[in-house]
Amino acid sequence: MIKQAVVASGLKPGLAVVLVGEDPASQVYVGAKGRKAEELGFHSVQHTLSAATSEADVLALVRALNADPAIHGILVQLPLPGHINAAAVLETIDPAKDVDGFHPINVGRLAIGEPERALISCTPAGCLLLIKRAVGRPLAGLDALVIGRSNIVGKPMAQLLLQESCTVTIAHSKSRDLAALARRADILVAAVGRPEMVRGDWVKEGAVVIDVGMNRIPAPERGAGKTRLVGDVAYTEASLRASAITPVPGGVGPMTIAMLMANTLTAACRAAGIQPPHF
Ligand SMILES: Nc1nc2c(c(=O)[nH]1)N[C@@H](CN(C=O)c1ccc(C(=O)N[C@@H](CCC(=O)O)C(=O)O)cc1)CN2
Repeated sequence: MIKQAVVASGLKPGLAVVLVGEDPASQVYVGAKGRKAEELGFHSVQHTLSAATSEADVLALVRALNADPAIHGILVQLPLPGHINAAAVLETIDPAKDVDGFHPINVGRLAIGEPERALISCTPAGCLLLIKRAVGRPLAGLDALVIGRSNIVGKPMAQLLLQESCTVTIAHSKSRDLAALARRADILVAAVGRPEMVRGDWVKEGAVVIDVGMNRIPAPERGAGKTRLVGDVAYTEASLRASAITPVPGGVGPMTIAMLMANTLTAACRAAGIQPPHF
């Protein structure tokens, strides 16, 4: 779908990914983003900086990328090393090139109900697409529960569902009777970072369940020291009641990368004065 849209646009979207440090998981994600960008025919560049790079040098690189007309999307992989102020880096990215949708201008545009002028955070944007596809009709009036209130997933997810006229509840670590809140939800998004916290009997019959969790837990059955990846939802139990449910791995994660590509194409279209495709 994105490939077709890229070809139809006649553009060569440019994506720059900045990785600071040697975090192994970040290296994997950045590699996957670069490969996907190349597969789609983007101009793809990766800047790999040592963990000791100063904040001033990271900011200088971001400013250079802001000024580069061949680059339409800039992504600084998180987490950054502790001595770098992530907010300062993210706020230095030109909002028009902020394909992660983390800049306060983009967050604000979503919050005031102008998503068409924003770049929207990739994970919640991908979740919304999956939800719309699963529900297959307007979401207006449906009860949605978002568990988790992070700036990257929980809050923008809630904003997007509100934009679709859902009745949205945001639950978090201090919420009371989470199970009861969940049992009312037609749409349940779990983004809390607690392995298999959402049990099968929390899920309303026919609900759409989106699992954003990515938790590595010990898996001694695979051998000493081995781990396996699980979500925030007990998948097997929950899938007995849900009408649709995303697996972990293979659900929201790959969708996040797809939405990053969609955002980069959107940014390139806007820069060229072309109407971006609607995904
Ligand atoms: N600048 C950003 N940093 C980070 C983001 C982000 O959206 N922007 N999100 C995460 C990491 N992330 C993308 O960067 C990401 C994480 C996981 C996956 C994914 O496809 N996961 C696989 C499983 C991989 C595994 O086995 O470990 C899956 O779910 O199938 C994609 C992207 C933090 N940083």
